[in-house]
Amino acid sequence: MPIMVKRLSVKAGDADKPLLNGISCTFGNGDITLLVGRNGSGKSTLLDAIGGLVPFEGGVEVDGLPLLPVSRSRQSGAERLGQVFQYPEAQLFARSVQGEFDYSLRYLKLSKIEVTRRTERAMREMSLDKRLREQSPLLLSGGQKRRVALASTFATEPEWLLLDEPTAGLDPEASERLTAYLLERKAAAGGGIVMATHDLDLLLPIADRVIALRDGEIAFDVPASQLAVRPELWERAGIDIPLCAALASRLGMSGKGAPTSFPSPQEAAERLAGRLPGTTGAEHVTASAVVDGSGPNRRGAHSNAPEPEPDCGPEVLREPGQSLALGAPAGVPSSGASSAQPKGKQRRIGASAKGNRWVLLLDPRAKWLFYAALSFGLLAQRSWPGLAGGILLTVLLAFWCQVPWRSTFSLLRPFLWFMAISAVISGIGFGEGGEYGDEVSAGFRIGAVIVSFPAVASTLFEWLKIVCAMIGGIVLSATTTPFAMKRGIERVLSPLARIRFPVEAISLTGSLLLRFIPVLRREADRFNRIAKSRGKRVRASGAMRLRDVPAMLLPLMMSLLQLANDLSLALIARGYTGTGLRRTSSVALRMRGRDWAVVAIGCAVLAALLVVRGE
Ligand SMILES: Nc1ncnc2c1ncn2[C@@H]1O[C@H](COP(=O)(O)OP(=O)(O)OP(=O)(O)O)[C@@H](O)[C@H]1O
Repeated sequence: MPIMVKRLSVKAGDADKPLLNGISCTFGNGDITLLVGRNGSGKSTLLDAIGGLVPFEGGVEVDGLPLLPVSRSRQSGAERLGQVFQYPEAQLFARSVQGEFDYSLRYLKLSKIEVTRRTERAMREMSLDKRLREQSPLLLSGGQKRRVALASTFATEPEWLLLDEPTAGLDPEASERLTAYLLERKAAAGGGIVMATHDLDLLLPIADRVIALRDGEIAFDVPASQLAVRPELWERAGIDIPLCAALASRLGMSGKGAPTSFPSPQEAAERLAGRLPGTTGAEHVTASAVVDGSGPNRRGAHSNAPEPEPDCGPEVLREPGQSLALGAPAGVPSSGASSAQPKGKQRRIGASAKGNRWVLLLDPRAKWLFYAALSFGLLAQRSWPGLAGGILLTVLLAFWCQVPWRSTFSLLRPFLWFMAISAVISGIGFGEGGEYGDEVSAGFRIGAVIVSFPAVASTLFEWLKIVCAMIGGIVLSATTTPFAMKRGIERVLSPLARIRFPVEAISLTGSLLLRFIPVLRREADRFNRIAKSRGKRVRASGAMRLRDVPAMLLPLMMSLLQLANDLSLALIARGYTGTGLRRTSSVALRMRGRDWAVVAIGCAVLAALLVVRGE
């Protein structure tokens, strides 16, 4: 049965335009389907959505099964998928190549003999030397990493393969082995293969269907053979005509209305060689050497191509932003595939400054001073009305600075959980009287357990102050580049340097910590993706399962240590080994009128918060 995608949309954070907009298509059983399109058109996002790695709206069914398990007894569609990411580094994490195979095969609960058999076979298929099994995958070459990523997925023998740029970085021999493997698999098993690729010369000749994306929408969805006679489709997707398609036309391989195939690079070379006077073999020529200036990679090379046959199979043609022009995608039912996922995709916060333009242009010192005043005022609160005022100010500030709430909330979420749990625990008491005995009138008792509301409220009160200060910090770091943050704090603290206060070390440590937070998040996301995709742990919430944490913890720590090591090398390279040295900076700070106004408002906020703080 096919993979059916129905009205699938993926949104990124608070961005107005979705990354994918209402994609409907069917990946046929036994087919090799190519996803093509320019950089950023949404190919990887579509593969990730089908693999359950990003939240989406709409439906995905794999062989009639929903992507997410609906009950413990029912299989999830994700178990039939094997996905290889665009960058092998994003997928490899184990201490050895063998560890990669073990992890991929773990969910199948195979015997040790079977694991060894499958590992050896997949390594042979991808021409990986047996001796690499004990090697760390991180120490392999780029092409070897790609092969390990492919082989460890092939070893699981999934019904469906989702491959993102599978030939990138492979040498010609490995690419050829890969195409041979894919053709062999296609002939043997059920399921199918979906590949996002730019390597059309190699993969178009083996494709059955081609789906082109443009700006997150389907530009065309046709049988591959159609492309030989309809070169205008390439233009519709904003892609130059691939060499193999231009050659197919110029070599007369596509008869009138009967396109058959695209030549593989070898076949094209042989045919070209056969046409050259005085040559008999392909060994003297390369395909590209004989293609004249009007040939491939020029739009319109097929201007005299024959008219298409009207009945060449199901197809979908669509201009981005328009409704379907021809027919509906084959096999998409009107109802059913509806494993709706939670909305929204986490936006990368802190990578660069975002938010209100006016705030972005402020001097970082003004922002630091305002933040210090606000935090001090918040932490000084002793009464609920005062805290309510502080919360209101913080919310207004975040709203005015236009920092996306979703990203702020996702950063705070673990802390909010911790806050809620610790507040509840602080309210629990045991026994008849004691510390909470007097307060049980404002709470409840279950047997010997007493839950005191005043105790819960007082813990919440303290935590809420910290949460507000944290929101202020998130707003500050989201609207200021890390470098400006460092310079800002350095200059604010500079008077203390006279009393030998380590200003530079403190500001550097602070800014590194701030930089490390997004890095930590990125690494945690990477391991979450690995657990979901390779461990077949797709969950609607997008969170990692508790039982996957131990397996991922050690590699995560190793990866963080590696990052810390890289960072310290970078610092040494920049000369941060001596203290007290005066460094030049490319960021010139200047306090203007509006910056002083912000400092004055900060002082006013502090004064107001101190007035209302209560006893
Ligand atoms: N986590 C994310 N947050 C915000 N935007 C994202 C995120 N991931 C991808 N995008 C954006 O989505 C768009 C589609 O990206 P995608 O990686 O799917 O493109 P692609 O077609 O695979 O490109 P390429 O050919 O370069 O691999 C891009 O504009 C990218 O910037």
